[in-house]
Amino acid sequence: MVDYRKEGLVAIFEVNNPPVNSLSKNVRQGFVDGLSKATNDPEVKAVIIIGKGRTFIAGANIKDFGKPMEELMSSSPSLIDIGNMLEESEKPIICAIHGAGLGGGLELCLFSHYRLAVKSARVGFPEVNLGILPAAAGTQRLPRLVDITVAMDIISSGRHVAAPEALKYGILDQIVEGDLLKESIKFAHSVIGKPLEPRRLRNLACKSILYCISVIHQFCLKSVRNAADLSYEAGLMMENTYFKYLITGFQSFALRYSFFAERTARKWQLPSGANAANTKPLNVQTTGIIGAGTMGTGIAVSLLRAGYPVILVEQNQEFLDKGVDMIRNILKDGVSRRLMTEDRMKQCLKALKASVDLKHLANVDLVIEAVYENISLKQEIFKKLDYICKPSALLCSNTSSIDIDMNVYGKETSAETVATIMDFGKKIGKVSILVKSCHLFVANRMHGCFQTEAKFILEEGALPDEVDRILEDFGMPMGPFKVSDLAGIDISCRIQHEVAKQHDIELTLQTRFFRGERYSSLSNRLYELGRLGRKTGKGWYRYEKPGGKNAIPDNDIKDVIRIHCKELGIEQRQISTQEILERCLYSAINEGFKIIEEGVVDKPEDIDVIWWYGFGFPRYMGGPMFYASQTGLKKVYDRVCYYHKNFPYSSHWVPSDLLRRLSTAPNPVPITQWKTVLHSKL
Ligand SMILES: CC(C)(COP(=O)(O)OP(=O)(O)OC[C@H]1O[C@@H](n2cnc3c(N)ncnc32)[C@H](O)[C@@H]1OP(=O)(O)O)[C@@H](O)C(=O)NCCC(=O)NCCSC(=O)C[C@@H](O)CCCCCCCCCCCCC(=O)O
Ligand SMILES: NC(=O)c1ccc[n+]([C@@H]2O[C@H](COP(=O)([O-])OP(=O)(O)OC[C@H]3O[C@@H](n4cnc5c(N)ncnc54)[C@H](O)[C@@H]3O)[C@@H](O)[C@H]2O)c1
Repeated sequence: MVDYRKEGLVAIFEVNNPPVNSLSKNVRQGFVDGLSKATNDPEVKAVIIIGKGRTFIAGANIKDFGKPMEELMSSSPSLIDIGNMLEESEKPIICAIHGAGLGGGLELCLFSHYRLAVKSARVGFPEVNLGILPAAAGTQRLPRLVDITVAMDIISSGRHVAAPEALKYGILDQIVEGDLLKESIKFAHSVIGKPLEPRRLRNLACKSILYCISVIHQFCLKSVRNAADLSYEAGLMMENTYFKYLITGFQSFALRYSFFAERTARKWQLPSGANAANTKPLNVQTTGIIGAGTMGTGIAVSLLRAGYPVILVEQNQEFLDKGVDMIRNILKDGVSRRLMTEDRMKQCLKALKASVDLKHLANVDLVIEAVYENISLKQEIFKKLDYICKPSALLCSNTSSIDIDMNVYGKETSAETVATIMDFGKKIGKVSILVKSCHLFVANRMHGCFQTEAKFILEEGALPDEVDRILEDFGMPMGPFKVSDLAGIDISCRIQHEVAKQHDIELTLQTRFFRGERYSSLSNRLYELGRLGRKTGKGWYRYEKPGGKNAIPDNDIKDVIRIHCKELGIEQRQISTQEILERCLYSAINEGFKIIEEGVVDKPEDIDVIWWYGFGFPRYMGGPMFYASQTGLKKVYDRVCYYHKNFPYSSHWVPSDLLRRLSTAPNPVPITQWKTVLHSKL
């Protein structure tokens, strides 16, 4: 809907389509109706377009893009129709932007004659994040308004451009202080009667393109280049052709799923009925961190950057100094990469207090424990915190594998605590996903299957760089062995030994089974050889120096694997790309179905979001659960059964019952409805 009203000489179109004023059909029709009224009213001399509520216009309604192509293309009036009407209007059209003017929202602005915004507003073309391009003339108009390299950057990065930067480029005509509508009305009066021809972007020529030919390779860039090479009409036609091609492709489909999955995942709920909408978070103002190792220092930097004061506690002065140095270096690096100013860095360091005494945490609102992965050490620390911290303090743990029910959403966790932690995560720039406690939690439990299979595959004949290449070709940013070298082989070995200790078992290089499960001691072998990964310059790969970043395939590792397999009597063979991919991905996916079945996560989208942020799973593949849904659950289930038959000593191949039931459904069950099958007779 578009609410129409008049203030003197000015007609005001207030877009009113909560929550974000997307350009649904009724909004587009509202523009046509409003324009007809304004054009036919002799009293009206100018038009202001403004958004009601939290934002200007967030673009086309993304849900529309799921419709069949014919329906989509014939949906009238189109954005381009409206845009043309705005541009041709003989009365000046002024867009008044607050919140966000994105995608189709910005395209409407580019058809209008003037653009004003409040300082906090953002504009941009995030279409690439949905696997499409701005196809309501965005690629043709922006390069007529701004330098072509700027247009290419904005269109191909999808980034939100803050109003002051947009003003600098000329996308905005003015930043408004004070009341946006009042100031826009004043502005409208100042332009009434001025010639509109120079304000019509279609008439402007695109700036020179010679120096950026080498980067024109993707559709967005091709389309922007058309703005320079072709007439406006021909460029527009090509833009529409690219759009039709992209919108029907898998990547755009997966990216649109990802957009909504991320928003669905934020909406946590508890069996009690408490949820994100009805539970108020507590106000966290002060924080403490115990342990200044890899995780503790990283967390400290996130909290400091978000503006929280931090008290950092270590076991002794030497470790504390090392931790503070590490934090200082990370922040300095941020300054040299222009992610923060020198002043901001100084403020952050001022907000950091360091201590070797837990008692300094007496008054903090929230404590994050990040000491070694050792259950008795963690228990001892929490016992002390119970006495030291104030009763309302939130006690949080950063553990990879220890099942401490109270530290994630567990039996004793209150809704208020959940709300506070979810909110806190957002405030420190993280994406928080609510999961119940289970062994290894969701990320490590699923990724563990993936990593374990990758190691078994090495024992059976493949090499680390071969497995990594196949998974990187699939879209993972780093293969499992590069990840292992980066994290440190000692870390996973220590975790394995800690888990074994909890069961009174000692792991040796000869161990082939652990609690009835196939086990690979290959990484322990590397550990004993001092090949701990990047930090020692050798791991699954070799590096140019300890701490180096270039992973170089290493012949020595072939010998390590060969000796390992000979000693343990493991036969080696040729393994196909398909098998490598399936064993890594399907083992994790099967575990994902068990995680949903057990109610550890509320919905499959939660798992997909965890994989993008936790492991860099490509968003354009949608996430492992979405990937499974697109591969076909029958196919996934059959292959899981096949591997279960071949590898009976790996429980991660025991087929999930939910997967079995979904795979036998007469019609594919959409991912958003998998949960309903849990309680059905299927
Ligand atoms: C705007 C935001 C920055 C706000 O963030 P915030 O954190 O405040 O809120 P949320 O992200 O939680 O969002 C709240 C709520 O709103 C839903 N939502 C947000 N944006 C959209 C949207 N564009 N469409 C539908 N729904 C939206 C969101 O899902 C939440 O609801 P939920 O129930 O899930 O909680 C932030 O929201 C944001 O970044 N939004 C996305 C911005 C974006 O990506 N915009 C680009 C959209 S694509 C586009 O505009 C394409 C254009 O170039 C036009 C192309 C025309 C093609 C012509 C070819 C024929 C097609 C014909 C179809 C229609 C006719 C026509 O348009 O011509
Ligand atoms: N490294 C990772 O990628 C990763 C990822 C997720 C979770 N985790 C988990 O986070 C935790 C920390 O891991 P990390 O990699 O930072 O370990 P780390 O070995 O780098 O750091 C642990 C720090 O805790 C300190 N410490 C030990 N006992 C202490 C005590 N009594 N009081 C104060 N400080 C003490 C140590 O001196 C050390 O600096 C572990 O439980 C780990 O499983 C690690």
